[in-house]
Amino acid sequence: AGVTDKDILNDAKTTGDVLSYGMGPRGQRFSPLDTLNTKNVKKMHPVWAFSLGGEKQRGQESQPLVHDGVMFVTGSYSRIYAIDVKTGDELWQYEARLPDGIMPCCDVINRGAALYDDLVIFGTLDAILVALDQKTGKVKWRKKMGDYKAGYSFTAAPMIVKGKVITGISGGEFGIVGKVEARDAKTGELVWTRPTVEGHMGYLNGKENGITGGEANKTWTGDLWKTGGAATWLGGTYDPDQDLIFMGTGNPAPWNSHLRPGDNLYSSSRLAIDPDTGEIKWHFQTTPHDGWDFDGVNELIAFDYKSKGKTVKAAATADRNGYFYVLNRENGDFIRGFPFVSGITWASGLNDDGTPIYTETGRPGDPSESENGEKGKTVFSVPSFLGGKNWMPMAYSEDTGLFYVPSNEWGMDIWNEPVSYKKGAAYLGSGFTIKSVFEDHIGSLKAVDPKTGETVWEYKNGAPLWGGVLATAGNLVFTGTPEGYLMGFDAKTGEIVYKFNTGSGIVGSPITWEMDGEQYLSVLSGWGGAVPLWGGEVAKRVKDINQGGTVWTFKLPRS
Ligand SMILES: O=C(O)c1cc(C(=O)O)c2c(n1)C(=O)C(=O)c1cc(C(=O)O)[nH]c1-2
Ligand SMILES: [Ca+2]
Repeated sequence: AGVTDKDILNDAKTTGDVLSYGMGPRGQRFSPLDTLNTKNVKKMHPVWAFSLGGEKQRGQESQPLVHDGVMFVTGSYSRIYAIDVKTGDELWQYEARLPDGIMPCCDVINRGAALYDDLVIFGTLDAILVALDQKTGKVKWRKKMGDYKAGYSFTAAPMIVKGKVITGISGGEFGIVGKVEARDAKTGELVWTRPTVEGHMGYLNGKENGITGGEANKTWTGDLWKTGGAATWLGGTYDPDQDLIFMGTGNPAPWNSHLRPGDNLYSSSRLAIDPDTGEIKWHFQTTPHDGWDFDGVNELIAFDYKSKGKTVKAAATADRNGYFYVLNRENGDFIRGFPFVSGITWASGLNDDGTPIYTETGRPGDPSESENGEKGKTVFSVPSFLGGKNWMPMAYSEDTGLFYVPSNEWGMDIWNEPVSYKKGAAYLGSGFTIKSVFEDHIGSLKAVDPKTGETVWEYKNGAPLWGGVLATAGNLVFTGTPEGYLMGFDAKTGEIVYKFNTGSGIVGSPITWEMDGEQYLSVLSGWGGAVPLWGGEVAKRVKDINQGGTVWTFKLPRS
């Protein structure tokens, strides 16, 4: 049967399927399944593996979906596969034909698809949204989201909210203008557009809706708002309680912050958006006047907790800038924030309203103040621009009340250079070299208590962690490592309870579901993403990791 809005709203509770990226609209990535638990997980073994093939494919960042006996998996080079979940047999495969000039900043990647009615919907690297028939793989509609020649691309999983397919866009490193869009999921017809740089007009049903989201030059300088970035490149989550879409925005363009004095709204922010009109209901900017490419796209996850007998409607996010934020999701007010990585240099802490207290020496220098005007003062910054945490999603366990955060401890030398905007060219005005800060590890999976800021346990990993996390009612937490291991942990103590080598680095997000009374787990293996491209000496450390491209599916032996 076709996937309905109700099915998607219930996704986190229905254990027989996985219908959405995030395993439910809130994106908690928590499964109520407990067949698999800390006692029996050791016996879990692969039941099938499926090769994604293709020499052009690299970082397999996708999260699979499961519906009606079929698994839908996107491959990094704008491919999608329908697989029989029982056998691993291929049912159909679709390969988008990509033009030569695509400009993804951070590897050829795709994080997943969305399901609605009898359609499976995904975006391609040249910024086209494609809807296919779930049964046949035939294209039902195709829509252009942005001009790839101007640097627009697409890497995220689309999201379904109230019959609409909600998408962001990539391209912050090319001076595009970020936006959130809603289309009728059945036809692909555009319903609204909400640009994420202050000053740009929104559209509703083909007409300017009069909402500019602020004045053009209030938080920007000169014409820079016209090419201001703030790409919504990770997509979002949806909170049915407040009927709000939460969408993060990326770095202001260019990276060189001296060229654009001001807060540069709505870059490096979390936005709460009305799904019916595209109006921004509230915003919370984690890094005003971002000068480090910290972005602000990381997932904002709705959760409730009790405080003094009252239920707090909160939402949490682990930002690239190294701080973990707990917000009031009704209005965006700051509740608390704390560092989740060590040695942050660019800020000494957060003010009562959650804005950062900048350090004097944390921001790279202005090139116009250097002797020849060519290169500003270099500073060492922690975290690096790849972040205390990047796109790889954390999980929230309703049982333990903890967030499981795939974090990284690293820094960078960063400096600024002069730059001017040219359509379709990189627009950074910065250079950088990433460096590790600890001898023995970069990656760090942390169990974080959102009420106290305490790290309850930590697992240290040699290479940077770049895969998503899954938590289950079986007291288990799963993630993958670049070294190739699918790892299972005791959710309460952090004890390693499972380890399986998948043959290539894992940068995908694991899922779990149940079929014929048995609990299954699937994850993609296939090394890639931003680390091997931009990781400097850190990338050298991981240079021997072989590429791959396999969907692995596991379960317990039949008892
Ligand atoms: O500003 C942007 O538009 C943009 C897009 C993307 C992307 O679409 O993957 C990344 C980034 N920025 C980015 O800053 C970043 O660190 C990054 C890492 C990755 C990845 O998949 O490994 N993508 C991106
Ligand atoms: Ca970016």
